[in-house]
Amino acid sequence: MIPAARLAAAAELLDLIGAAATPAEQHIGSYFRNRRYAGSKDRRWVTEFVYRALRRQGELDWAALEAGLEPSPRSRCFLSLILFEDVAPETLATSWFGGPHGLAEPSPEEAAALATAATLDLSAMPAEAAGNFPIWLSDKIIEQYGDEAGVIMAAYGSRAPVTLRVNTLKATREDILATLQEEGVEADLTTVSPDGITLKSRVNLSRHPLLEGGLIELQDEAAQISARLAEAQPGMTVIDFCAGGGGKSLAMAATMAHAGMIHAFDTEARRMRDIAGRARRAGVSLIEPLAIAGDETDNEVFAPLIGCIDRVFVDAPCSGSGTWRRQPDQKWKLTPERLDELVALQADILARAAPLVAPGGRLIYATCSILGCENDAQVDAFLSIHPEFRLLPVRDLWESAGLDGGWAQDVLSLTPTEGGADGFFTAVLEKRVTSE
Ligand SMILES: C[S@@+](CC[C@H](N)C(=O)[O-])C[C@H]1O[C@@H](n2cnc3c(N)ncnc32)[C@H](O)[C@@H]1O
Repeated sequence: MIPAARLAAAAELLDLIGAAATPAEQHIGSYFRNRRYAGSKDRRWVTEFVYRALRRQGELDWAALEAGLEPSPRSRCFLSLILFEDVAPETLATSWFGGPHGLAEPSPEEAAALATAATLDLSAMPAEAAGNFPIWLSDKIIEQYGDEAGVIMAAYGSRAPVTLRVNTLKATREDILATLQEEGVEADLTTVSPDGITLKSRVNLSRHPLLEGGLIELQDEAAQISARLAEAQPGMTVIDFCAGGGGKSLAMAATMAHAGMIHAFDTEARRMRDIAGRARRAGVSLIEPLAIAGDETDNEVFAPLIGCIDRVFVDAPCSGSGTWRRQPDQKWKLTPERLDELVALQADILARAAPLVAPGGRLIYATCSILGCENDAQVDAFLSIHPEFRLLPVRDLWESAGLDGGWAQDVLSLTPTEGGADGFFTAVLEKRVTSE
């Protein structure tokens, strides 16, 4: 593809991504499936260009408005070239526009605005634009994190690492690291999770024998830490209440040394489609997936389990704000109304999950969010109406959960840092043996 066609593809994708809730990754996948003429270099260029425009949309839209342009996928494409690649506005037309597959050439007014954009003083950009978050969200983050907010928001400008969880039922982490290194893959052991390996070079592992053989799973280190904090042990009965594709179930099956039982529930059967195959590859047969309704009709399914479960893991549906380095489009799509709906849903799920926990058993509440309303506030609200539960400080569980490095707080509360794990939250609640 010539540069003008690549740029037009990026603009079309930004349009599609902005118009529908579907994640950017899916739009990009189906876009290229229908355009076989695009080679791997074209796909990589367009994908990286689109992701950068999504990550840095705040800066691009500020520049558009300053220069007198309406923010749009088209303006974001022009301005990415000018601001991030130092393309001179007068040379844009010679190689980046026109032709049968290119964007329409800039009008004289647009060309004048682009020339203005090239002269903007970027150091004058207000913090909310430079933070690349919608204003209502950056206000929330600043209110919650104070002086740290700028660093946290800036971390979303970088790429998230690719991290593997080694299936300790089948291999050791050291052996897998050695195998990867023999293949020329640069990788390191994760520093907190005892099961993880972070890749330092970009490799496509989707058809890798280690993955197909169930020796590894793709899982961020934060999710691995969270699953470990459940301290699911051999012989226990566990419920993974929001199981999705089974990432936490598989991680818990490993700490259970494949002895015991995991009920994997989810209201969306299609999300659980992969559990059987992943479990088979991992050599795990203790996971029983079951689609639930998410309302009182589940009572019949739950009845025999009430008060019997050692660990109930609630990996709740959430804003996903801890993972927005991977899905930068989602931060522009979340609305205050949707966030309120999610908070209500999380409270409802906790209320349904709580009765299942056995006396002395644990309810683990996790989100991949950095927002207090989905995390600490949710747990506080739960504890205020469920005196039969108490918070087990995460710092006291750290060592027995096999985690390295130590932790000083009551809950696990991670924000993304440059090159590090995703933002994640976990609180561990124990059901009292005798209720007062
Ligand atoms: C964060 S995802 C789970 C990810 C999964 N645990 C993993 O590790 O791969 C949240 C899941 O909650 C499910 N969900 C939404 N509403 C639910 C409800 N009322 N009860 C149970 N699951 C629900 C969603 O379908 C989604 O799969």
